[in-house]
Amino acid sequence: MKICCIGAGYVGGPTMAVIALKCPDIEVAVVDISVPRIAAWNSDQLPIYEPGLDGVVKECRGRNLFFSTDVEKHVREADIVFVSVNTPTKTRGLGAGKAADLTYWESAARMIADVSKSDKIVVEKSTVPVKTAEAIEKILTHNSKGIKFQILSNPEFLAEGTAIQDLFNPDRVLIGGRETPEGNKAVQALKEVYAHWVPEERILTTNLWSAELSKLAANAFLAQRISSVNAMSALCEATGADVTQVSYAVGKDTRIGPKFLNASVGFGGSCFQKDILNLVYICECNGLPEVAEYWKQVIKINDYQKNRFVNRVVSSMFNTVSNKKIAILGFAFKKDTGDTRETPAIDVCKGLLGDKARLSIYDPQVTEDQVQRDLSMNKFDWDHPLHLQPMSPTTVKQVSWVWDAYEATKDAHGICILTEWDEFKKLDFKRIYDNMQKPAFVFDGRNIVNADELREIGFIVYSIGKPLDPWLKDMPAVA
Ligand SMILES: NC(=O)c1ccc[n+]([C@@H]2O[C@H](COP(=O)([O-])OP(=O)(O)OC[C@H]3O[C@@H](n4cnc5c(N)ncnc54)[C@H](O)[C@@H]3O)[C@@H](O)[C@H]2O)c1
Ligand SMILES: O=c1ccn([C@@H]2O[C@H](COP(=O)(O)OP(=O)(O)O[C@H]3O[C@H](CO)[C@@H](O)[C@H](O)[C@H]3O)[C@@H](O)[C@H]2O)c(=O)[nH]1
Repeated sequence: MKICCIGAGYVGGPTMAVIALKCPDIEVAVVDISVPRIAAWNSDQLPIYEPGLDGVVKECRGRNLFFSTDVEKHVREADIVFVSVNTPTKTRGLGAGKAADLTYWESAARMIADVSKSDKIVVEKSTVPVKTAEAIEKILTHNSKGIKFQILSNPEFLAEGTAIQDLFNPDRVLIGGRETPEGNKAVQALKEVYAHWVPEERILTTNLWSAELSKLAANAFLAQRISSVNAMSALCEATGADVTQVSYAVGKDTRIGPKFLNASVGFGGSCFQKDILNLVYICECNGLPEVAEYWKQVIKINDYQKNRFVNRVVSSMFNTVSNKKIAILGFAFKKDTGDTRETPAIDVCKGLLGDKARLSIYDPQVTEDQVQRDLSMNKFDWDHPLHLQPMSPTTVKQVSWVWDAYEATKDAHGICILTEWDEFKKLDFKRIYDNMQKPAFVFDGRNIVNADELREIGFIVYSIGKPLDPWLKDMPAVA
Protein backbone atom coordinates (compact mmCIF):
# COMPACT_ATOMS: atom_id res chain seq x y z
CA MET A 1 0.00 0.00 0.00
CA LYS A 2 1.10 3.56 -0.72
CA ILE A 3 0.09 6.63 1.28
CA CYS A 4 0.64 10.22 0.24
CA CYS A 5 0.10 13.22 2.49
CA ILE A 6 -0.35 16.67 0.97
CA GLY A 7 1.05 19.25 3.42
CA ALA A 8 4.35 18.71 5.27
CA GLY A 9 3.53 20.88 8.28
CA TYR A 10 3.13 20.38 12.03
CA VAL A 11 0.49 17.72 11.42
CA GLY A 12 1.47 16.12 8.09
CA GLY A 13 5.16 15.65 9.02
CA PRO A 14 4.88 14.01 12.46
CA THR A 15 1.71 12.02 11.65
CA MET A 16 3.18 10.46 8.55
CA ALA A 17 6.53 9.81 10.22
CA VAL A 18 4.74 7.80 12.91
CA ILE A 19 2.63 5.90 10.35
CA ALA A 20 5.85 5.03 8.49
CA LEU A 21 7.51 3.91 11.73
CA LYS A 22 4.62 1.74 12.85
CA CYS A 23 3.76 0.35 9.39
CA PRO A 24 6.98 -0.78 7.69
CA ASP A 25 4.85 -2.49 5.02
CA ILE A 26 3.43 0.85 3.85
CA GLU A 27 5.30 3.40 1.73
CA VAL A 28 4.58 6.93 2.89
CA ALA A 29 5.31 10.09 0.87
CA VAL A 30 4.84 13.56 2.34
CA VAL A 31 4.57 16.26 -0.32
CA ASP A 32 4.41 20.05 -0.19
CA ILE A 33 4.54 23.02 -2.52
CA SER A 34 7.08 24.71 -0.26
CA VAL A 35 10.56 23.82 -1.56
CA PRO A 36 12.47 25.02 1.57
CA ARG A 37 10.16 23.07 3.86
CA ILE A 38 10.72 19.80 1.98
CA ALA A 39 14.47 20.49 1.83
CA ALA A 40 14.44 20.91 5.62
CA TRP A 41 12.54 17.63 6.10
CA ASN A 42 15.29 15.95 4.04
CA SER A 43 18.07 17.54 6.12
CA ASP A 44 19.41 17.20 9.66
CA GLN A 45 17.62 20.41 10.65
CA LEU A 46 13.92 19.49 10.54
CA PRO A 47 11.54 22.41 9.88
CA ILE A 48 9.74 21.97 13.20
CA TYR A 49 10.96 21.35 16.73
CA GLU A 50 9.12 18.49 18.39
CA PRO A 51 10.62 16.22 21.07
CA GLY A 52 11.24 12.71 19.70
CA LEU A 53 10.54 13.62 16.07
CA ASP A 54 14.18 13.53 14.95
CA GLY A 55 14.60 9.91 15.98
CA VAL A 56 11.43 8.75 14.23
CA VAL A 57 12.31 10.56 10.99
CA LYS A 58 15.89 9.29 11.02
CA GLU A 59 14.71 5.71 11.41
CA CYS A 60 12.26 5.76 8.49
CA ARG A 61 13.46 8.41 6.04
CA GLY A 62 14.68 6.81 2.83
CA ARG A 63 13.26 3.43 3.96
CA ASN A 64 9.49 3.85 3.70
CA LEU A 65 9.20 7.59 4.41
CA PHE A 66 9.90 10.14 1.69
CA PHE A 67 9.58 13.92 1.54
CA SER A 68 9.11 15.41 -1.92
CA THR A 69 7.90 18.41 -3.90
CA ASP A 70 6.75 16.14 -6.71
CA VAL A 71 3.18 16.42 -5.51
CA GLU A 72 1.47 15.03 -8.60
CA LYS A 73 3.60 11.89 -8.94
CA HIS A 74 3.06 10.79 -5.36
CA VAL A 75 -0.65 11.59 -5.39
CA ARG A 76 -1.08 9.63 -8.61
CA GLU A 77 0.66 6.56 -7.16
CA ALA A 78 -1.10 6.58 -3.76
CA ASP A 79 -3.99 4.40 -2.58
CA ILE A 80 -4.76 6.74 0.30
CA VAL A 81 -4.24 10.51 0.06
CA PHE A 82 -4.25 12.51 3.31
CA VAL A 83 -4.85 16.23 2.96
CA SER A 84 -3.22 18.25 5.73
CA VAL A 85 -2.96 21.72 4.22
CA ASN A 86 -3.61 25.08 5.86
CA THR A 87 -7.19 26.06 6.63
CA PRO A 88 -6.74 29.68 7.76
CA THR A 89 -9.43 32.08 8.91
CA LYS A 90 -10.76 34.11 5.96
CA THR A 91 -9.45 37.68 5.92
CA ARG A 92 -11.77 39.03 3.23
CA GLY A 93 -15.23 38.61 1.77
CA LEU A 94 -18.07 36.50 3.10
CA GLY A 95 -17.37 35.31 6.65
CA ALA A 96 -14.14 37.33 6.97
CA GLY A 97 -12.60 37.05 10.45
CA LYS A 98 -14.50 33.85 11.23
CA ALA A 99 -15.06 31.36 8.42
CA ALA A 100 -12.37 28.90 7.33
CA ASP A 101 -10.60 29.73 4.08
CA LEU A 102 -10.66 26.53 2.05
CA THR A 103 -8.59 27.84 -0.88
CA TYR A 104 -5.68 25.44 -0.24
CA TRP A 105 -7.98 22.50 0.42
CA GLU A 106 -9.94 23.11 -2.77
CA SER A 107 -6.83 23.46 -4.90
CA ALA A 108 -5.47 20.21 -3.43
CA ALA A 109 -8.77 18.45 -4.22
CA ARG A 110 -8.81 19.72 -7.80
CA MET A 111 -5.21 18.56 -8.27
CA ILE A 112 -6.08 15.09 -6.91
CA ALA A 113 -8.94 14.85 -9.40
CA ASP A 114 -6.68 16.04 -12.24
CA VAL A 115 -3.77 13.67 -11.76
CA SER A 116 -5.47 10.49 -10.50
CA LYS A 117 -5.56 7.44 -12.75
CA SER A 118 -6.84 4.92 -10.16
CA ASP A 119 -9.48 4.81 -7.38
CA LYS A 120 -8.44 6.54 -4.14
CA ILE A 121 -9.40 7.16 -0.57
CA VAL A 122 -9.07 10.87 0.23
CA VAL A 123 -8.69 11.64 3.93
CA GLU A 124 -9.43 15.03 5.51
CA LYS A 125 -6.66 15.51 8.06
CA SER A 126 -6.92 19.30 8.16
CA THR A 127 -9.47 20.75 10.55
CA VAL A 128 -12.37 21.84 8.37
CA PRO A 129 -15.93 23.16 8.73
CA VAL A 130 -18.71 20.61 8.98
CA LYS A 131 -19.85 19.48 5.52
CA THR A 132 -16.48 20.16 3.88
CA ALA A 133 -16.26 16.50 2.93
CA GLU A 134 -19.47 16.93 0.96
CA ALA A 135 -18.04 19.91 -0.94
CA ILE A 136 -14.79 18.06 -1.63
CA GLU A 137 -16.72 15.01 -2.76
CA LYS A 138 -18.51 17.19 -5.32
CA ILE A 139 -15.25 18.64 -6.65
CA LEU A 140 -13.73 15.17 -6.95
CA THR A 141 -16.73 13.42 -8.53
CA HIS A 142 -17.42 16.23 -11.01
CA ASN A 143 -13.82 16.04 -12.25
CA SER A 144 -13.20 12.33 -11.80
CA LYS A 145 -13.11 10.91 -15.37
CA GLY A 146 -14.67 7.70 -14.05
CA ILE A 147 -12.33 7.25 -11.12
CA LYS A 148 -13.95 6.51 -7.75
CA PHE A 149 -13.07 8.56 -4.68
CA GLN A 150 -14.12 7.82 -1.13
CA ILE A 151 -13.84 10.73 1.29
CA LEU A 152 -13.06 10.11 4.95
CA SER A 153 -12.75 12.54 7.82
CA ASN A 154 -9.87 11.65 10.16
CA PRO A 155 -9.24 14.75 12.28
CA GLU A 156 -5.97 15.00 14.19
CA PHE A 157 -5.92 15.51 17.97
CA LEU A 158 -2.18 15.77 18.61
CA ALA A 159 -0.93 18.71 20.66
CA GLU A 160 2.36 20.38 19.81
CA GLY A 161 5.25 19.68 22.12
CA THR A 162 3.85 16.20 22.79
CA ALA A 163 3.00 15.25 19.20
CA ILE A 164 5.04 12.05 19.05
CA GLN A 165 3.76 10.81 22.40
CA ASP A 166 0.17 11.69 21.36
CA LEU A 167 0.57 9.86 18.05
CA PHE A 168 2.14 6.78 19.67
CA ASN A 169 -0.56 6.57 22.28
CA PRO A 170 -3.69 8.45 21.16
CA ASP A 171 -6.77 8.74 23.41
CA ARG A 172 -8.73 7.92 20.29
CA VAL A 173 -8.47 7.86 16.52
CA LEU A 174 -11.61 9.12 14.84
CA ILE A 175 -12.64 8.01 11.37
CA GLY A 176 -15.80 9.33 9.73
CA GLY A 177 -17.10 7.97 6.45
CA ARG A 178 -20.17 7.57 4.26
CA GLU A 179 -22.55 4.93 5.55
CA THR A 180 -22.55 2.97 2.28
CA PRO A 181 -20.80 -0.33 1.45
CA GLU A 182 -18.01 1.60 -0.36
CA GLY A 183 -17.78 4.08 2.51
CA ASN A 184 -17.53 1.28 5.08
CA LYS A 185 -14.82 -0.42 3.03
CA ALA A 186 -12.77 2.79 2.95
CA VAL A 187 -13.21 3.26 6.72
CA GLN A 188 -12.01 -0.31 7.22
CA ALA A 189 -8.92 0.29 5.05
CA LEU A 190 -7.88 3.32 7.11
CA LYS A 191 -8.70 1.53 10.33
CA GLU A 192 -6.26 -1.21 9.35
CA VAL A 193 -3.47 1.34 9.01
CA TYR A 194 -3.99 2.63 12.58
CA ALA A 195 -4.59 -0.88 13.92
CA HIS A 196 -0.85 -1.50 13.38
CA TRP A 197 -0.34 0.17 16.79
CA VAL A 198 -3.61 1.60 18.15
CA PRO A 199 -5.86 -0.78 20.17
CA GLU A 200 -9.10 -1.49 18.31
CA GLU A 201 -11.35 -0.02 21.03
CA ARG A 202 -9.65 3.35 20.64
CA ILE A 203 -10.45 3.58 16.93
CA LEU A 204 -13.86 5.21 16.72
CA THR A 205 -15.91 5.25 13.56
CA THR A 206 -18.74 7.71 12.91
CA ASN A 207 -20.50 9.35 10.04
CA LEU A 208 -18.63 12.10 8.18
CA TRP A 209 -20.35 15.06 9.80
CA SER A 210 -19.94 13.76 13.35
CA ALA A 211 -16.20 13.33 12.80
CA GLU A 212 -15.84 16.85 11.39
CA LEU A 213 -17.88 18.41 14.20
CA SER A 214 -16.19 16.35 16.95
CA LYS A 215 -12.87 17.97 16.12
CA LEU A 216 -14.25 21.51 16.42
CA ALA A 217 -16.18 20.52 19.55
CA ALA A 218 -13.14 18.96 21.27
CA ASN A 219 -11.06 22.10 20.73
CA ALA A 220 -13.93 24.34 21.85
CA PHE A 221 -14.34 22.32 25.09
CA LEU A 222 -10.60 22.41 25.80
CA ALA A 223 -10.32 26.15 25.17
CA GLN A 224 -13.43 26.73 27.24
CA ARG A 225 -11.78 25.09 30.26
CA ILE A 226 -8.86 27.49 29.98
CA SER A 227 -11.13 30.53 29.61
CA SER A 228 -13.14 29.31 32.61
CA VAL A 229 -10.08 29.05 34.82
CA ASN A 230 -8.70 32.33 33.48
CA ALA A 231 -12.00 34.07 34.28
CA MET A 232 -11.66 32.64 37.81
CA SER A 233 -8.09 33.98 37.99
CA ALA A 234 -9.40 37.55 37.71
CA LEU A 235 -11.85 36.87 40.52
CA CYS A 236 -9.10 35.28 42.61
CA GLU A 237 -6.97 38.42 42.31
CA ALA A 238 -9.92 40.54 43.34
CA THR A 239 -10.78 38.41 46.38
CA GLY A 240 -7.43 37.08 47.63
CA ALA A 241 -8.12 33.47 46.60
CA ASP A 242 -5.36 31.48 44.88
CA VAL A 243 -6.29 30.11 41.45
CA THR A 244 -3.91 27.14 41.78
CA GLN A 245 -5.69 26.05 44.95
CA VAL A 246 -9.10 26.66 43.38
CA SER A 247 -8.35 24.64 40.24
CA TYR A 248 -6.81 21.84 42.29
CA ALA A 249 -9.95 21.67 44.44
CA VAL A 250 -12.25 21.86 41.42
CA GLY A 251 -10.25 19.31 39.44
CA LYS A 252 -10.41 16.77 42.27
CA ASP A 253 -14.05 16.22 41.34
CA THR A 254 -13.75 13.16 39.14
CA ARG A 255 -16.54 14.49 36.93
CA ILE A 256 -14.38 17.52 36.14
CA GLY A 257 -10.84 16.07 36.26
CA PRO A 258 -7.52 17.86 36.84
CA LYS A 259 -6.22 18.44 33.30
CA PHE A 260 -6.24 21.72 31.37
CA LEU A 261 -7.01 23.87 34.38
CA ASN A 262 -3.83 25.94 34.49
CA ALA A 263 -4.47 29.66 34.57
CA SER A 264 -2.29 31.51 32.08
CA VAL A 265 -1.75 34.75 30.23
CA GLY A 266 -4.14 33.25 27.65
CA PHE A 267 -4.23 30.30 25.29
CA GLY A 268 -2.45 30.46 21.96
CA GLY A 269 -1.58 28.10 19.15
CA SER A 270 -2.79 27.68 15.63
CA CYS A 271 -5.99 25.83 16.49
CA PHE A 272 -8.13 27.01 19.40
CA GLN A 273 -9.05 30.49 18.21
CA LYS A 274 -9.31 29.52 14.55
CA ASP A 275 -11.49 26.50 15.22
CA ILE A 276 -13.81 28.33 17.63
CA LEU A 277 -14.26 31.19 15.16
CA ASN A 278 -15.09 28.58 12.59
CA LEU A 279 -17.62 26.97 14.95
CA VAL A 280 -19.16 30.37 15.67
CA TYR A 281 -19.55 31.01 11.95
CA ILE A 282 -21.20 27.64 11.37
CA CYS A 283 -23.66 28.35 14.21
CA GLU A 284 -24.51 31.75 12.75
CA CYS A 285 -24.99 30.26 9.28
CA ASN A 286 -27.36 27.70 10.77
CA GLY A 287 -29.49 30.34 12.49
CA LEU A 288 -28.18 29.66 16.00
CA PRO A 289 -27.03 33.10 17.25
CA GLU A 290 -27.29 32.17 20.95
CA VAL A 291 -25.02 29.15 20.47
CA ALA A 292 -22.61 31.30 18.44
CA GLU A 293 -22.56 33.93 21.20
CA TYR A 294 -21.87 31.26 23.84
CA TRP A 295 -18.69 30.06 22.10
CA LYS A 296 -17.59 33.57 21.14
CA GLN A 297 -17.31 34.31 24.84
CA VAL A 298 -14.42 31.80 25.14
CA ILE A 299 -12.38 33.97 22.80
CA LYS A 300 -13.51 37.21 24.42
CA ILE A 301 -12.27 36.01 27.83
CA ASN A 302 -8.99 34.98 26.23
CA ASP A 303 -8.54 38.47 24.76
CA TYR A 304 -9.55 39.96 28.11
CA GLN A 305 -6.90 37.88 29.88
CA LYS A 306 -4.12 39.05 27.55
CA ASN A 307 -5.21 42.71 27.92
CA ARG A 308 -5.50 42.34 31.67
CA PHE A 309 -1.90 41.12 31.82
CA VAL A 310 -0.61 44.10 29.82
CA ASN A 311 -2.62 46.48 32.01
CA ARG A 312 -1.14 44.92 35.16
CA VAL A 313 2.38 45.45 33.83
CA VAL A 314 1.79 49.06 32.86
CA SER A 315 -0.20 50.06 35.95
CA SER A 316 2.33 48.44 38.33
CA MET A 317 5.16 50.38 36.77
CA PHE A 318 3.69 53.80 37.61
CA ASN A 319 1.25 53.68 34.71
CA THR A 320 3.91 53.96 32.03
CA VAL A 321 6.47 51.69 30.41
CA SER A 322 7.59 54.34 27.96
CA ASN A 323 11.26 53.75 27.13
CA LYS A 324 11.58 51.17 29.92
CA LYS A 325 13.32 47.92 29.08
CA ILE A 326 11.05 44.92 29.57
CA ALA A 327 12.49 41.41 29.24
CA ILE A 328 10.19 38.94 27.54
CA LEU A 329 11.04 35.38 28.57
CA GLY A 330 9.36 32.97 26.17
CA PHE A 331 7.64 33.76 22.90
CA ALA A 332 6.36 30.33 21.74
CA PHE A 333 2.69 29.60 22.51
CA LYS A 334 3.70 26.80 24.91
CA LYS A 335 6.88 25.04 25.98
CA ASP A 336 8.68 22.43 23.87
CA THR A 337 7.75 23.99 20.56
CA GLY A 338 9.16 26.77 18.40
CA ASP A 339 5.67 27.51 17.08
CA THR A 340 4.49 31.08 17.61
CA ARG A 341 1.17 30.97 15.80
CA GLU A 342 -1.39 33.02 17.79
CA THR A 343 0.95 33.01 20.79
CA PRO A 344 -0.28 35.31 23.59
CA ALA A 345 3.24 36.81 23.48
CA ILE A 346 2.30 38.62 20.27
CA ASP A 347 -0.60 40.45 21.94
CA VAL A 348 1.35 41.18 25.11
CA CYS A 349 4.35 42.52 23.16
CA LYS A 350 2.12 44.62 20.90
CA GLY A 351 0.33 45.99 23.97
CA LEU A 352 3.61 46.96 25.65
CA LEU A 353 5.00 48.42 22.43
CA GLY A 354 1.78 50.45 22.20
CA ASP A 355 2.84 51.98 25.51
CA LYS A 356 6.32 52.63 24.04
CA ALA A 357 8.25 49.97 25.97
CA ARG A 358 11.61 48.64 24.75
CA LEU A 359 11.48 44.85 24.58
CA SER A 360 14.30 42.35 24.89
CA ILE A 361 13.02 38.94 23.88
CA TYR A 362 14.46 35.49 24.57
CA ASP A 363 12.97 32.12 23.66
CA PRO A 364 15.11 28.99 23.34
CA GLN A 365 13.38 27.89 20.13
CA VAL A 366 12.17 31.04 18.38
CA THR A 367 14.37 33.01 15.97
CA GLU A 368 14.68 36.77 15.67
CA ASP A 369 13.29 36.64 12.17
CA GLN A 370 10.16 34.87 13.42
CA VAL A 371 9.62 37.38 16.25
CA GLN A 372 9.94 40.32 13.86
CA ARG A 373 7.63 38.65 11.37
CA ASP A 374 5.02 37.96 14.04
CA LEU A 375 5.07 41.47 15.43
CA SER A 376 4.63 43.04 12.01
CA MET A 377 2.18 40.58 10.42
CA ASN A 378 -1.51 41.29 10.00
CA LYS A 379 -4.08 39.27 11.95
CA PHE A 380 -4.70 35.81 10.39
CA ASP A 381 -1.87 36.14 7.78
CA TRP A 382 0.24 33.73 9.84
CA ASP A 383 -1.82 30.71 8.79
CA HIS A 384 -1.05 30.83 5.09
CA PRO A 385 1.69 28.60 3.59
CA LEU A 386 5.12 29.96 4.54
CA HIS A 387 6.10 30.93 1.02
CA LEU A 388 3.04 33.22 0.83
CA GLN A 389 3.91 35.06 4.04
CA PRO A 390 5.84 38.37 3.95
CA MET A 391 9.56 37.66 3.45
CA SER A 392 11.18 40.84 4.76
CA PRO A 393 8.72 42.58 7.03
CA THR A 394 9.53 46.00 8.39
CA THR A 395 11.61 45.70 11.56
CA VAL A 396 10.00 46.72 14.83
CA LYS A 397 12.80 48.94 16.16
CA GLN A 398 11.80 48.87 19.83
CA VAL A 399 12.43 45.11 19.88
CA SER A 400 15.76 43.41 20.41
CA TRP A 401 16.24 39.71 20.42
CA VAL A 402 18.86 37.85 22.47
CA TRP A 403 19.94 34.24 22.91
CA ASP A 404 20.10 34.25 26.71
CA ALA A 405 17.73 35.02 29.60
CA TYR A 406 20.45 36.85 31.58
CA GLU A 407 21.20 39.12 28.64
CA ALA A 408 17.49 39.82 28.14
CA THR A 409 17.00 40.84 31.77
CA LYS A 410 20.18 42.96 32.13
CA ASP A 411 19.26 46.56 33.05
CA ALA A 412 15.57 45.73 32.59
CA HIS A 413 12.85 47.35 34.69
CA GLY A 414 10.57 44.34 34.48
CA ILE A 415 10.37 40.71 33.32
CA CYS A 416 7.34 39.08 31.68
CA ILE A 417 7.34 35.27 31.65
CA LEU A 418 5.13 34.28 28.75
CA THR A 419 6.08 30.64 28.05
CA GLU A 420 6.53 27.93 30.69
CA TRP A 421 9.95 26.68 29.48
CA ASP A 422 11.54 24.46 32.16
CA GLU A 423 14.80 26.42 32.00
CA PHE A 424 13.03 29.56 33.32
CA LYS A 425 12.26 27.72 36.56
CA LYS A 426 15.97 27.17 37.17
CA LEU A 427 17.22 30.71 36.53
CA ASP A 428 19.45 32.39 39.11
CA PHE A 429 17.01 35.14 40.05
CA LYS A 430 19.40 36.70 42.58
CA ARG A 431 21.89 37.31 39.77
CA ILE A 432 19.09 38.65 37.59
CA TYR A 433 17.84 40.97 40.35
CA ASP A 434 21.31 42.39 40.94
CA ASN A 435 21.57 43.37 37.27
CA MET A 436 18.14 45.01 36.96
CA GLN A 437 16.80 48.53 37.52
CA LYS A 438 14.97 48.98 40.84
CA PRO A 439 12.23 48.46 41.78
CA ALA A 440 12.52 45.22 39.82
CA PHE A 441 9.30 43.54 38.67
CA VAL A 442 8.43 39.99 37.62
CA PHE A 443 5.11 39.35 35.87
CA ASP A 444 4.62 35.61 35.71
CA GLY A 445 2.09 34.76 33.00
CA ARG A 446 2.49 31.02 33.57
CA ASN A 447 2.80 30.70 37.34
CA ILE A 448 6.14 28.91 37.16
CA VAL A 449 8.29 30.89 39.59
CA ASN A 450 8.22 30.70 43.36
CA ALA A 451 6.82 34.16 44.14
CA ASP A 452 7.78 34.03 47.83
CA GLU A 453 11.42 33.31 47.03
CA LEU A 454 11.50 36.11 44.50
CA ARG A 455 9.95 38.54 46.98
CA GLU A 456 12.67 37.57 49.47
CA ILE A 457 15.24 38.59 46.89
CA GLY A 458 13.50 41.95 46.50
CA PHE A 459 11.33 41.56 43.41
CA ILE A 460 7.78 42.86 43.16
CA VAL A 461 5.93 39.85 41.80
CA TYR A 462 2.65 39.43 39.95
CA SER A 463 1.45 35.86 39.39
CA ILE A 464 -1.77 35.20 37.47
CA GLY A 465 -4.70 34.56 39.82
CA LYS A 466 -2.63 34.68 43.05
CA PRO A 467 -3.05 36.94 46.06
CA LEU A 468 -1.65 40.33 45.07
CA ASP A 469 1.65 41.77 46.18
CA PRO A 470 0.96 44.76 48.51
CA TRP A 471 2.58 47.00 45.86
CA LEU A 472 0.04 45.92 43.25
CA LYS A 473 -2.92 46.27 45.60
CA ASP A 474 -2.32 50.01 45.80
CA MET A 475 -2.30 50.38 42.03
CA PRO A 476 -5.50 51.30 40.16
CA ALA A 477 -7.88 48.43 39.43
CA VAL A 478 -7.33 47.05 35.96
CA ALA A 479 -9.42 45.25 33.38
N1 LIG B 1 -0.77 22.26 14.36
C1 LIG B 1 -1.50 21.41 15.06
O1 LIG B 1 -1.16 21.07 16.19
C2 LIG B 1 -2.75 20.82 14.48
C3 LIG B 1 -3.35 19.74 15.15
C4 LIG B 1 -4.51 19.18 14.62
C5 LIG B 1 -5.04 19.69 13.43
N2 LIG B 1 -4.43 20.73 12.78
C6 LIG B 1 -4.99 21.15 11.48
O2 LIG B 1 -4.20 20.55 10.44
C7 LIG B 1 -4.09 21.43 9.30
C8 LIG B 1 -2.63 21.69 8.99
O3 LIG B 1 -2.07 22.33 10.12
P1 LIG B 1 -0.49 22.49 10.27
O4 LIG B 1 -0.27 23.06 11.63
O5 LIG B 1 0.20 21.23 9.89
O6 LIG B 1 -0.21 23.62 9.14
P2 LIG B 1 1.17 24.01 8.47
O7 LIG B 1 1.04 25.40 7.97
O8 LIG B 1 2.30 23.68 9.39
O9 LIG B 1 1.29 23.01 7.21
C9 LIG B 1 0.48 23.04 6.08
C10 LIG B 1 1.35 22.78 4.86
O10 LIG B 1 0.49 22.61 3.71
C11 LIG B 1 1.21 23.10 2.57
N3 LIG B 1 0.27 23.32 1.46
C12 LIG B 1 -0.74 24.23 1.38
N4 LIG B 1 -1.42 24.08 0.23
C13 LIG B 1 -0.82 23.05 -0.44
C14 LIG B 1 -1.07 22.40 -1.68
N5 LIG B 1 -2.09 22.78 -2.47
N6 LIG B 1 -0.26 21.38 -2.07
C15 LIG B 1 0.77 20.98 -1.26
N7 LIG B 1 1.05 21.55 -0.07
C16 LIG B 1 0.25 22.57 0.35
C17 LIG B 1 1.88 24.36 3.09
O11 LIG B 1 2.96 24.75 2.27
C18 LIG B 1 2.31 23.93 4.51
O12 LIG B 1 3.64 23.45 4.54
C19 LIG B 1 -4.90 22.67 9.68
O13 LIG B 1 -6.20 22.49 9.18
C20 LIG B 1 -4.93 22.64 11.19
O14 LIG B 1 -6.07 23.28 11.72
C21 LIG B 1 -3.29 21.29 13.27
O1 LIG C 1 -4.30 24.34 31.33
C1 LIG C 1 -3.90 24.88 30.30
C2 LIG C 1 -3.58 24.15 29.13
C3 LIG C 1 -3.16 24.84 28.00
N1 LIG C 1 -3.03 26.19 28.02
C4 LIG C 1 -2.61 26.91 26.79
O2 LIG C 1 -3.47 26.53 25.72
C5 LIG C 1 -2.78 26.61 24.47
C6 LIG C 1 -2.96 25.32 23.67
O3 LIG C 1 -2.26 24.27 24.32
P1 LIG C 1 -2.37 22.75 23.84
O4 LIG C 1 -3.79 22.39 23.68
O5 LIG C 1 -1.58 21.93 24.78
O6 LIG C 1 -1.60 22.77 22.44
P2 LIG C 1 -2.08 22.70 20.90
O7 LIG C 1 -0.94 22.18 20.13
O8 LIG C 1 -2.69 23.98 20.50
O9 LIG C 1 -3.20 21.54 20.88
C7 LIG C 1 -4.60 21.81 20.79
O10 LIG C 1 -4.98 22.07 19.46
C8 LIG C 1 -4.66 20.99 18.54
C9 LIG C 1 -5.01 21.49 17.16
O11 LIG C 1 -6.33 21.34 16.80
C10 LIG C 1 -5.44 19.75 18.96
O12 LIG C 1 -5.16 18.70 18.05
C11 LIG C 1 -5.07 19.37 20.38
O13 LIG C 1 -5.84 18.25 20.80
C12 LIG C 1 -5.33 20.57 21.30
O14 LIG C 1 -4.89 20.27 22.63
C13 LIG C 1 -1.32 26.91 24.84
O15 LIG C 1 -1.07 28.29 24.67
C14 LIG C 1 -1.21 26.53 26.30
O16 LIG C 1 -0.22 27.23 27.00
C15 LIG C 1 -3.34 26.92 29.18
O17 LIG C 1 -3.24 28.15 29.18
N2 LIG C 1 -3.76 26.24 30.29
